Amino acid sequence: MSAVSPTPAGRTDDDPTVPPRPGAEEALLRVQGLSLDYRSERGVVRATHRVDFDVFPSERFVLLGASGCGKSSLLKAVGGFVAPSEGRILIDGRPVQGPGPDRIAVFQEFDQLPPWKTVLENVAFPLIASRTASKAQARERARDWLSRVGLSDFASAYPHQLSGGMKQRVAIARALAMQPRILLMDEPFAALDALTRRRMQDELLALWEQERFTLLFVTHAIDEALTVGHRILLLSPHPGRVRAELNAQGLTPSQRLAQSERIERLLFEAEPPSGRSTEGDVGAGADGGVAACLDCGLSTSAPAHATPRGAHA
Ligand SMILES: Nc1ncnc2c1ncn2[C@@H]1O[C@H](COP(=O)(O)OP(=O)(O)OP(=O)(O)O)[C@@H](O)[C@H]1O
Repeated sequence: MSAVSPTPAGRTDDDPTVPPRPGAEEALLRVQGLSLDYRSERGVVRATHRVDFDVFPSERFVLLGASGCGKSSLLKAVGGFVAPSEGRILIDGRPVQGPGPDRIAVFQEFDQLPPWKTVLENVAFPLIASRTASKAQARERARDWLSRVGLSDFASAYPHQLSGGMKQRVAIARALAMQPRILLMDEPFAALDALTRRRMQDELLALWEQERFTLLFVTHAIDEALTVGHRILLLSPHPGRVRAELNAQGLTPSQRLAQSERIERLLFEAEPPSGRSTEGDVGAGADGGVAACLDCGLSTSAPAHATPRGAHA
C-alpha cells in the first residue's frame, strides 16, 4: 500500500514535508473556535476548547489524540448531533444545524448495522429512508457499492454471518452509497485485529483513489493517522485543544518515522503551563491553545499560516 496519494488541489509536490499550500478552492468544512460542553447533574464537562480547522474537498483529514481529548465529540458536532457552546461549523459556507445526509458516519461498533436486514437492505436503507432514491434505484446503487467493497456474494447474508472487517465494509458501502459531502469515520477499524485493520486501511485508500471523497477520520493510533491522513490535527486532552497540525502525505519512510516520533513527543510530553509546546518555536493561540506546524515550527495562526493549508514564509 502506498501512503502517498495524488494530492488534493492546491498541494505542492516540491517538498513532501511541507504542509499543503492554499488551493484556489474553498474549504468544504470549516470549524471555527469550537467549544463543546456536556451538561450533567455533576456539572459541565468541557470536551473541546476553541478548536479550529478546515477540511478541503477530497482531503483526508485526521483528528488524533489520546482518549478523552474530544475527538468523537468533534465528529458528533460536525455530524450535527452535538451543538457548539461557542464557535461554529460551516459546510460549504453554511452553518451546521443538525444531522443531514450530506454527512454520514461510520463507527467502530459492529452493531451499527441493523441485524434483521440483509447486507443489501442495510446499504439500500438510508437511500430509501432519506428519499435519495426509489427502492429499485437504491437496491441497484447498493449492489454497485457492495461490488466496490468486494461483497457482491454476500448481498443476501445477514450481519451476524459476516466477519468484523466485512461488517465495516458494509458500513463504508452504506455511507458512500449516500454520496455524502463528507464521510465521518470514528475509529472504524479499532475493534479489528491488526492484520485486518491494515487491510481495511488499504481498502479505504483504494476506495478514495477511485472516489476522492472528503474524509474526517478519528483515531488514537499514530500509525493509522499517518497512513490514512493527508493532514493530521493533534489534540491535547481535557479539554481538547489544537496542539499541532501536521502534514502526513508524501513522506519518505524516514520522514514518516520522524513525524511519528514528533507526534509521540507531543502526545506524551507534559504540556507546558503556558500551553506553549517545547517543540520548536510553537505559537500559542489567543486562548493559550497551541496550533503549530511541526515542519517549520510556526504557529498555524502566524501570518505565514493564514489557513491550515497555508504556505510557509
Ligand atoms: N455524553 C456525554 N456526557 C458527559 N460527558 C461526555 C459525554 N460524551 C463525552 N463526554 C466527555 O467529553 C470528553 C471528550 O470525550 P470524547 O468521547 O469526545 O473523547 P475522545 O477523544 O473521542 O475519547 P475516546 O478516544 O476515549 O473515545 C471526555 O471527558 C468525556 O468524558
